[in-house]
Amino acid sequence: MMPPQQDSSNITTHNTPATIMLTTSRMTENFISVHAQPSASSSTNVVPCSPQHPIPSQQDTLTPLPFSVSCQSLRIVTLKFEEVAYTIHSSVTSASCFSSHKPKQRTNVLNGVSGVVRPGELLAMLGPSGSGKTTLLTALGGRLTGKVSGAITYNGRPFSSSMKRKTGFVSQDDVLYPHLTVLETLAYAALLKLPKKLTTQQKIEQAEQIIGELGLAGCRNDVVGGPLLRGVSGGERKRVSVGLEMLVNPSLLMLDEPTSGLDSTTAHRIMVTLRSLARGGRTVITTIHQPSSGLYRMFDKVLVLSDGYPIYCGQADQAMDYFSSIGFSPSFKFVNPADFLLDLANGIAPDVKPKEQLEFHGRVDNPDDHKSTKQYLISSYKKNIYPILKADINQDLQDSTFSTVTPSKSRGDEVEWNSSWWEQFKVLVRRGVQERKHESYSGLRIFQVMSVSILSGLLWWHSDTSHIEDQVGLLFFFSIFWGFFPLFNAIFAFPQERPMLIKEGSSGMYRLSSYYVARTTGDLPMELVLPTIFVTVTYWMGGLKPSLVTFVLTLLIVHLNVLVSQGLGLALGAILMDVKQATTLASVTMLVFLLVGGYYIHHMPAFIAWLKYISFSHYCYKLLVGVQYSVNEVYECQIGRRCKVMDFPAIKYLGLDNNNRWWDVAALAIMLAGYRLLAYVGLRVYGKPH
Ligand SMILES: Nc1ncnc2c1ncn2[C@@H]1O[C@H](COP(=O)(O)OP(=O)(O)OP(=O)(O)O)[C@@H](O)[C@H]1O
Repeated sequence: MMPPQQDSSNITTHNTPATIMLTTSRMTENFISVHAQPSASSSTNVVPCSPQHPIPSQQDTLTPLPFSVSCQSLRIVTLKFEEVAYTIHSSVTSASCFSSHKPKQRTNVLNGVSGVVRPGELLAMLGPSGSGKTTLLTALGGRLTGKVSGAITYNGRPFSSSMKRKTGFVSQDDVLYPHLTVLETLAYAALLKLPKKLTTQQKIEQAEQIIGELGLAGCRNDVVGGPLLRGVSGGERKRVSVGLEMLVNPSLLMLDEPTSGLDSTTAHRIMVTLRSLARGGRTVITTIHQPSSGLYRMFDKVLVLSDGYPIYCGQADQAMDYFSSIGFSPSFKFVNPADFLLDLANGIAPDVKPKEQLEFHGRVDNPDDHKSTKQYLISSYKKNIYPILKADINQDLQDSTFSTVTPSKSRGDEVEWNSSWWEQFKVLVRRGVQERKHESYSGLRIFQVMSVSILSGLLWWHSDTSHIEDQVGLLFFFSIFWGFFPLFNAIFAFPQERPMLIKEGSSGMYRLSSYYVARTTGDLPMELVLPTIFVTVTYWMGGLKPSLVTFVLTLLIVHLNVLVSQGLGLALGAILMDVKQATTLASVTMLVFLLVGGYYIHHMPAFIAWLKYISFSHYCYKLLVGVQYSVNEVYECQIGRRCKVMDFPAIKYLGLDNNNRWWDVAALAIMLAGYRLLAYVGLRVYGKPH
């Protein structure tokens, strides 16, 4: 059965706004109680796997996409929000170019927005660009950082991590891994999101099912793509994003402009899907830009925002009657309601017929003045709609717990993960390797390392102790090259993945620690293969000590150096979360480490000489020299004259005579652990939305 669709023409303009709103509000409730059988306000409401195929209405010219995803009980959610307000403080440039003073400007992005969305309903938020739709959606999805005032409750309770898990959030920009195929994208998400009780096979079947149901079978093995990689079409990508959220059969589904950039047929198809999801007992909220009248008819409720103020919130098919009742009727009989509402939200009043002019001018000072039209609409909302909404919000007895708590994690709200730490780690490593194999194992990187190693090998061709300064230079080059290269590769890791981390972290998909360990160890094999190739080629071509033990020790020291410098890169990336800033800081740091490394300067002033103790290149260089030469080794310093290697200036400075190598290893090990810990803390703190 369809929800009772009331033909708006049946309601005459003699109806007061209050009667219109109340009538329609009850109608939707009747539908819910008859069709989904839930008690809309109980916090433990569960409906059995309900028939999720909506009966097509006359408006559904396309076959709706059926959903039988996760045939598990669906918890229903009634979302209520009252007087939601959000203010941002941004710096504005002072009027004077010479003034360094940047005053803080307060902008009210949302001002007292209220509403109720019940299971089975599809609410659309309409409004001009910048009116606050995304901000409100983000606040309702529990993803807005900063102070949101007002009350937002889910079945009468504040946002919790269990609610987080029941909420699907599709952002405006599709945050997807471009190199994964459609199937891989959904399968990895299924492995991470679906409950432990399902086997891997069942989880993958679930992903396959979604692919079929979303009409993605034709492109299941195509890469998703992105701005720099051609992949599936925009509409298919959007459906992948919706599919990712559908995997867990969310009770509350929020979508930010799911139809933008899509052709009208695809947009219609997506909206039919959303409506069918709502009819299955879910609560669906979407923002939308300029929907066609066909799309508009699919909405149960609309919320219209103008500069962050609500001007209408109620049944979609009653909006026109409401605005008529307050003096705004469209000039033409057939008008797209969405266009009409958007014009009003922009303060553009319809052309007024001569006989209505007198009355209209009585209400609005100057209909051509958009500001006064908006003000009139806002005050009409406060007078006519808000009292009804308030009554609706407070109507359910069980919702006496409706509190003024803004979304936050409630106390004692235990986080329950769908898979163990180890399972998450394994899936994340596999997914990471799959996504980055093109980058990590790229021929270009191998070519880069091979060419540098062969060139260095040729430049240092069979250098021996008779040219000790060259040999020592080669060892220092090892420490510097394998300080710079991994550092600059690692810097990109977290800033690039931040949007994905925020998206997946917000839906409680995995622990940050499993992500962190997977991200930092997944690429390790390649990170260690490259220096191995380099050292093998350069060591033997460069004529270093022909001893297998010394070669292996040299290789191990370079590997340790790589891990330390990679840790520093990860930490800089995680703390700054900005590639430009992080690369600038990294180049300054590496330059300092290079200068104080012990090869170039041997007489540093005491007040700055301590810098060498924080330079990992210094320890690496010291260790490399230490394993290459024995304490009593001599070289021909002049014709016929032999000198102790340990007396060569660039070695003497290192003080290897009575040096315990383990201290240098310990220093590198401490840096290795310290930088990685710092990177983890940085990710915890800065890997979230600002
Ligand atoms: N963190 C922020 N910093 C600065 N401005 C912000 C921030 N959050 C929101 N705004 C401002 O608040 C206003 C509303 O933004 P929002 O993205 O919610 O609008 P919107 O209606 O979704 O717009 P669009 O339809 O173009 O996506 C905009 O003017 C935006 O610049």
